[in-house]
Amino acid sequence: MEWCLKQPKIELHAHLNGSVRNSTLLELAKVQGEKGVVVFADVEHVIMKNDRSLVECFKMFDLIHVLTTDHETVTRITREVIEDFAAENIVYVELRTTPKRNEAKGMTKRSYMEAVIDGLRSVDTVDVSFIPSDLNRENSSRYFASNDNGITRRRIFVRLLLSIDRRESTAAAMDTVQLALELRSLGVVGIDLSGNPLVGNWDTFLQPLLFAKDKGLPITLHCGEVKNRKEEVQAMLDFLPQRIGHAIFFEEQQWKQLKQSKIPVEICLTSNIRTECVTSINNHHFADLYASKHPIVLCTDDTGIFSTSLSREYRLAASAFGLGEMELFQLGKNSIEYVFADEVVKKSLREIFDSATPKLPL
Ligand SMILES: CNc1ncnc2c1ncn2[C@@H]1O[C@H](COP(=O)(O)O)[C@@H](O)[C@H]1O
Ligand SMILES: [Zn+2]
Repeated sequence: MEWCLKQPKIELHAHLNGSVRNSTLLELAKVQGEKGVVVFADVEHVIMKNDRSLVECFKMFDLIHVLTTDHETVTRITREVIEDFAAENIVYVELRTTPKRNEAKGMTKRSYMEAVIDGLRSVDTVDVSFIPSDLNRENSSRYFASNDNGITRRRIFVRLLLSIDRRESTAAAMDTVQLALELRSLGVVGIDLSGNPLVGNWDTFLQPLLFAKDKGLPITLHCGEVKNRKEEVQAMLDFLPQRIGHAIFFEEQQWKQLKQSKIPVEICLTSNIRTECVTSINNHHFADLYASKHPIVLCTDDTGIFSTSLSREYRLAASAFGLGEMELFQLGKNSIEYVFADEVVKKSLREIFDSATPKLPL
């Protein structure tokens, strides 16, 4: 299934710190080990572990955050993640990350995001387009000066989503929404609510999310990732976000409501199976949503944490649900309609996909 790699693809659910290369994490752990911040021998086998429960995933995120917590490293991991995505023919990615404050490192939520944006600017294996189209003309020479020498390079469109972590307070969530509004001209297109689904309450985030909605910022919510959150799932569905991540533990009535709403669902097959939120690929709700033509997007969630890639997720969908090259191409192309970027980007994406349409066998 070489075509899974070759096809143009769109990634709409990828967490920056969950997508770091293992080799980079090991290198960072060595440095922090020498400084006595971590014990390298302990950390090494945690990094290399393959199967992680949901609880272990969140312990792993805490470890990753210890390793990536300075501006320079945030810039580096952003660059590497975008290079890895571009290398497997992802043509548009919405990369999400939680802006972090860290007084010891002189880091504010804003300076964290500036480090991420520096990472986008520092990619040199591919042409990164992250400035919104209406501003792109005047800014392109500034950001892409190296492209003016006549060499044409592949392009990846990158947009950013700012994540609110479920551990945060209402005030901290509001800071993130404010920051997202301030950074719209630098490619921030929306808000994500994520973090350990076993902690935090929807009520804490309602006011900042309503504010974001009021300001026209699209929102995607991690919804129904764990059992026994019936009321929260209901409140999230009633909120009418622009997209939903996972959508696993829904009651029958909520499932109906989701389908009627036509809210696109970001599907992360490997993530759901590794964390045992779905018992096996044969029981995955992808099949039901696909059969009922509900808007869905195949995504990775955390390529690093789950040792996966978007091509691998396409391959998995092809083999588990019997989809062929044309069907997966069409599924990928449909995602254009669910991106948070503007119409100009959507038009470019349509052209990219049209020119890559697989040839039907004669
Ligand atoms: C496995 N399923 C998941 N469910 C919920 N939240 C998740 C997640 N995977 C990742 N994150 C969220 O993304 C953060 C890491 O990236 P950033 O530091 O933001 O770049 C995690 O700390 C968590 O808040
Ligand atoms: Zn996620």
